[in-house]
Amino acid sequence: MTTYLNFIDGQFVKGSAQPFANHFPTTGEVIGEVSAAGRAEVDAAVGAARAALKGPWGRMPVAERVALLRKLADGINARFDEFLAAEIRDTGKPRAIASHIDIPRGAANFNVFADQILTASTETFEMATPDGGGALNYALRSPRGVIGVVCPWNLPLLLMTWKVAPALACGNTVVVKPSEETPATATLLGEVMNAVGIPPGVYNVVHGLGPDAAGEFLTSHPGVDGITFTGETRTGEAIMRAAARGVRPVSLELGGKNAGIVFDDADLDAALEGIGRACFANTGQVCLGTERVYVQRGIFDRFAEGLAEKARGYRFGDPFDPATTMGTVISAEHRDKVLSYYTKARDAGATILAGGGVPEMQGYENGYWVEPTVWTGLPEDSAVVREEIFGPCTHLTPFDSEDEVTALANDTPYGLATSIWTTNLGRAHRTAKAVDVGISWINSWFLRDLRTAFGGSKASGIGREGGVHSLEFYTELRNVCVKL
Ligand SMILES: NC(=O)c1ccc[n+]([C@@H]2O[C@H](COP(=O)([O-])OP(=O)(O)OC[C@H]3O[C@@H](n4cnc5c(N)ncnc54)[C@H](O)[C@@H]3O)[C@@H](O)[C@H]2O)c1
Ligand SMILES: O=C/C=C/C=C(\O)C(=O)O
Repeated sequence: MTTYLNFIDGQFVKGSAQPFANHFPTTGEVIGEVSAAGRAEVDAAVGAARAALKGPWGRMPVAERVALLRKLADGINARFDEFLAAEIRDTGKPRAIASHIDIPRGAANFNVFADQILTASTETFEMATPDGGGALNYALRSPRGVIGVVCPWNLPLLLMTWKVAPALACGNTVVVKPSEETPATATLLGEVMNAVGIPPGVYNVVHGLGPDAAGEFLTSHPGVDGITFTGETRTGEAIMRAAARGVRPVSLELGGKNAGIVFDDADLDAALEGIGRACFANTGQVCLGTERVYVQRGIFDRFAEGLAEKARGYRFGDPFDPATTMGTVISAEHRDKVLSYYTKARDAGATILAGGGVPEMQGYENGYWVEPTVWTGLPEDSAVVREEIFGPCTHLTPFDSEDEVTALANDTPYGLATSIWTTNLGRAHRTAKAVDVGISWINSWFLRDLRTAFGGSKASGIGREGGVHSLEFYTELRNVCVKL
């Protein structure tokens, strides 16, 4: 049994709130206990972060900060197997995913923002003045201050360092509230912070639940200067309300109901491979995944059968076994939520092309399994087609024309991502522009260049992260006007 402690001012400390159990999703067993932070520990963490801003971290030259960020990336990679095992135990995700995506990206984020901050420039404007002279405007960037970082459970280390790395690169200090489901890698990162010499108080971790617990204590804390959050849209609304007090800025990466679009001229095998991953990877728990796929009528039946075959082709099992390709979902509660949509689909008369239930898992009967599932035949206004399920499931709808499919794709409150498959160049670009999302992939999915803008429109979020865009949130821009 592991006990996950809070990490405050460089020390691992017990929390004063009610501790809670940490489960291994593959078996349902309790494998650890999370020591939850109360208001006192959140106060201490925010206070430590404030003190660190005023201490050596706040005065450190960029080159030194950058060297420390690179050491953090190296430090994670040096303990790769420990991070990998911790992430797998928390999430039940297959080693094949965690070793290729979560941990390498978790480390790489520090290098990416080390590069970014070294090359970031600011604007200058020269102007004429009425007295015939001139003036020079130049911009300075300063750290925003103490950043509250509230994280989800689906890609725990990756999504946390995607925020912590740019925050530290810009000279801020952070208090992280990991998801209550996945406390391990954020805690382990505390050890790496100490080992590489990040000053105490720069990176703090407080564990606990959201409402009326560590999450809310952090987001409503007046000592926090900005809040960055990834998670559900409803939680984003609550966090925005908390941030309104004191007029603190928020960066929000929220939910989605992303459309996949497959035209009849697409490379069918490639589309099936890409959309298959978009529907089922990480047991469907990727915010960018496609839970609605629109397929042009001429290829509908062939595509539907091909996707159903992909859904049936996964191998469930021990996530530590390299041959396992499908893990559980995160929790019993989330399994029940996903299965409630499986029931709704059946009750609404969906045609179930694959899955639709729970696999038989001898030896893992108490794990949180659900079958990859493909439906068709539901109306666009059904709950299954409109609401984010966040499971390994998708609904297929046929379409006839380009205009029709963009209207269908846009008929949602969300606007995170889309994945478009076609060999017609003009159609590809037109559709990418017409679908109202932050991220359009053409003939690909989840292909990430970390310098690009990442984020959602409409109810999928506010702001963009990635490359220079992260600087907008993690720094305050000051214009200096000099009369010459
Ligand atoms: N847009 C993106 O980049 C992106 C990426 C990953 C996941 N997501 C979304 O995240 C969701 C899945 O993650 P989740 O279930 O962990 O999300 P969630 O909103 O339930 O929880 C996220 C975090 O917020 C905390 N929290 C909950 N209520 C809070 C409150 N009132 N105040 C402060 N903190 C609070 C939780 O404890 C957790 O740490 C899905 O909707 C998915 O689409 C979005
Ligand atoms: O589940 C959401 C996945 C988000 C991915 C990223 O934020 C990223 O790749 O930077």
